[in-house]
Amino acid sequence: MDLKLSSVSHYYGDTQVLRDISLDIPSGQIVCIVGPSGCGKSTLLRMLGGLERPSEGKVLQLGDAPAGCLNPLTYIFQDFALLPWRTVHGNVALVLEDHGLSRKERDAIIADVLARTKLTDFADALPKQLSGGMKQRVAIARALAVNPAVMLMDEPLSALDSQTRELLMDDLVALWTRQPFTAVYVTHNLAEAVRLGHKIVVLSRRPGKLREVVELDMPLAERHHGDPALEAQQQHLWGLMRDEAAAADAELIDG
Ligand SMILES: Nc1ncnc2c1ncn2[C@@H]1O[C@H](COP(=O)(O)OP(=O)(O)OP(=O)(O)O)[C@@H](O)[C@H]1O
Repeated sequence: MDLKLSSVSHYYGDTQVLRDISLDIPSGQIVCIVGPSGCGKSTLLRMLGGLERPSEGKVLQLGDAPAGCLNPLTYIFQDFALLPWRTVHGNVALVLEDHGLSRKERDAIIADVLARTKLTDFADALPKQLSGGMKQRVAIARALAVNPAVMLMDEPLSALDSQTRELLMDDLVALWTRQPFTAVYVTHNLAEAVRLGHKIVVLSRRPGKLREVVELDMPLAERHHGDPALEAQQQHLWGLMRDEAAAADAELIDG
């Protein structure tokens, strides 16, 4: 299933937050969205997920969800959103309830996603026993369990320290390389965008408009921290964003 935004604009009251955004999210790709604070990145993600309707324009879902998909659009948040009283296994099991699956089918899915996220040995642990990076791996396992058409990721690594972020980026690349998934990935972090994005969408400051869409051809598995080609892309992105980010920052302070 592909997602498509067609001339999307959005207002909150009199304030326009998004202006005339048209964008394709092709199946099997990770599309990163970057832009200064308050430019409407999370709003755009909520529209893709159907949580909000745009004031103008359309959000289209084209084609069928993958076989065995229990929930076509699944979120992953910065704060993990795990239930503290449920184990790792129990947190993943939650999203498989009410789908008419047998216990055997449920357990097979849970075993698969825990193996893919390297959590098999932690199935019985509670969230409070886990590091931040492991908690986010549980959230990723939970998202994968429903075999979504598109994962909507809102700053998924920004609550983590830089080493953990690096490790989780490696994990996401390994997961995608073994079995490509489709994701829209909102981030402030340009290093994450150039490591994970097949396409990087740069928004201007509010009202967010499409500033540029950068396509990166280098296979994800070949992208490494400090790679000169990626650093150059990151510089290019920063060049696009610097003035906008400074202006957005000044606006927040004034406002
Ligand atoms: N439900 C709402 N009602 C009114 N205004 C809102 C609502 N949600 C967001 N906004 C405003 O819309 C603008 C865009 O918000 P949004 O969270 O989408 O931006 P963002 O780019 O994700 O921001 P950040 O980078 O700071 O997370 C901001 O000015 C925000 O205050």
